[in-house]
Amino acid sequence: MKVLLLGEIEHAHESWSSLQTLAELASPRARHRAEFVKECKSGQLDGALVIYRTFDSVDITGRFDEELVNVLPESIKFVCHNGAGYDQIDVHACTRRGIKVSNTPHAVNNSTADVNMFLILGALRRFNPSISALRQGNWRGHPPPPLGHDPEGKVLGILGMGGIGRNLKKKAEAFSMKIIYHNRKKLSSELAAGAEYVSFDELLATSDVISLNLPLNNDTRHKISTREFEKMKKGVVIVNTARGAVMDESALVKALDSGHVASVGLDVYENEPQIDPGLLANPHVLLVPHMGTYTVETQAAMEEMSISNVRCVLERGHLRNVVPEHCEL
Ligand SMILES: O=CC(=O)O
Repeated sequence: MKVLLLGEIEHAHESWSSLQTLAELASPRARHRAEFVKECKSGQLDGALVIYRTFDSVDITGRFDEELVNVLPESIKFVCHNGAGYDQIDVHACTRRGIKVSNTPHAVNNSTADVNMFLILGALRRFNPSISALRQGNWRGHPPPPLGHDPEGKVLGILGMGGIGRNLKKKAEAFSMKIIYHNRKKLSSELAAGAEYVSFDELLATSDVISLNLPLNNDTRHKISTREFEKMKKGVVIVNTARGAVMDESALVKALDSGHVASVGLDVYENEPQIDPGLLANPHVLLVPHMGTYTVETQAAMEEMSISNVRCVLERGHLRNVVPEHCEL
């Protein structure tokens, strides 16, 4: 039996090596997609049962889209993705090929919600223009920026109340924010823990701060665009630690330029690592380069979780956790 590693193990070296007693651990030679496709077709990777892949391995293979999924060796039955968001993988193409996919929910919740809170505070307090001015020797800037706002008493609308959304809720409550949320399904009262469920339109219309915490898929791409910005309060603050493409970036630039959106805090972008010049040029945009899970503890926990999925496949023939689309299969 073979396990195919796409990307690098950075932290959980012992756990990874311990798989050696169960299977051959192989890495492809390919350095880009065309080479990887060729290598798959050559039969050199045949016999591999499970793939462990990292977010950055997309630089080698490209997206796990239908084309790629269809050239994977016949023997591949499982893909263990090291990341919570799995929009790099066409899970429906995997379903058609009989391949099941795991991801790393839970492990990412704390660190991503921390960045989320950092962006909420930074954008509400409008720190960004002064941080830039200070480095240019201009103290707070000339003229100084508008006063910021306190989180206390503000309505935080969480769009997508999964693990990160619920973790954020707790953190935001410590800052005395009032939490409302919208989700595909209303949560049980135990999970909602006092957060008020509202319709999508009500969340847009009544939030002082909107946090995007929903996964990227065909239903959520550009979920927030011109029509949605128009429904928001003037002066709204928006933060996004989910995926850039859940928000239409060029519509966002316009909504910021018109002043309808007062400020934003972003960790994710539509075309990473490219950033829309309109966002770069606007001082009311606080930017972090996709660092939601960028901590030693979280990266290590994510690797351990992905490796434990590989181990479960090798020992028991199934994944420990599957993405929601594969739960019913
Ligand atoms: O972006 C990070 C993740 O999806 O885990």
